[in-house]
Amino acid sequence: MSAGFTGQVALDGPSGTGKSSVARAVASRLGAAYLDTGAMYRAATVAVLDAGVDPEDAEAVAAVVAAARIEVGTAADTELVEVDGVDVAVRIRGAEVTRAVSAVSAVPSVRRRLVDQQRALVSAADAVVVEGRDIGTVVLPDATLKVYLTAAPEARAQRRAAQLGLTTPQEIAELAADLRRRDEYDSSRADSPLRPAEDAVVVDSTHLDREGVVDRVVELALSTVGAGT
Ligand SMILES: Nc1ncnc2c1ncn2[C@@H]1O[C@H](COP(=O)(O)OP(=O)(O)O)[C@@H](O)[C@H]1O
Ligand SMILES: Nc1ccn([C@@H]2O[C@H](COP(=O)(O)OP(=O)(O)O)[C@@H](O)[C@H]2O)c(=O)n1
Repeated sequence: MSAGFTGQVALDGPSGTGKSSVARAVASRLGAAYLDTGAMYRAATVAVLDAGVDPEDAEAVAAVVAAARIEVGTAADTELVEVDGVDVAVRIRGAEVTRAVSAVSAVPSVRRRLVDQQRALVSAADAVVVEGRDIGTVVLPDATLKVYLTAAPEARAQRRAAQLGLTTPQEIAELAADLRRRDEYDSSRADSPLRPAEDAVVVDSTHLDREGVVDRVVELALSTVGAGT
């Protein structure tokens, strides 16, 4: 149902803070389109793995991604992710892709290509919620609202473990280590590192449930209506 919001909500933050689930719910509540930019970097990673290329070989990665057709949907209630016409929506969430995605997404030409595509998708919508790592800083520096989601590392690891059905202490420890590694990789890369935009509202979800975060972001988005921003 449309609530009168027009413009762009940029939702950034590290893994397991609730970006995807919150962004989808906010988009539904606002009657807005939804773009998961992480799914695009994950799809690019599928192309790299299928080509048998080392994800750390930036030149080879750039060539594979330049030639791949990556398509994502922008509806909040469905997940469409394709590489060269093949549905990869399930595969992109697998461990192999998760391990390799930060290296692929650190390659500048990969970012340029996907950022161009993201801006084109966004410009087709009157209202859109876009989630990722560099939306407020690079992709949409003039977004109507920028939110940076954070949560304590333990909470993030627990949430991700529950989502993936991991239960043993060893599995959870491995997952927490993987999150740390990816945070470090994403925050320290030269091109578009993960960080809050200066004008982002930081929302800490450690002690908020998902609905609490959704309410807060919707409230912030609606406060921009008629404010001339
Ligand atoms: N505030 C919250 N409290 C508890 N669990 C949450 C919260 N927000 C999201 N989750 C759950 O945590 C998991 C990871 O959320 P997700 O949206 O995939 O995060 P991200 O996109 O930031 O990696 C999901 O199972 C989701 O339902
Ligand atoms: N705008 C974005 C979105 C994702 N990414 C990269 O893609 C990876 C996967 O993003 P994601 O949003 O699917 O990750 P999760 O938070 O769901 O684990 C991140 O770890 C980043 O390396 C990026 O570089 N820039």
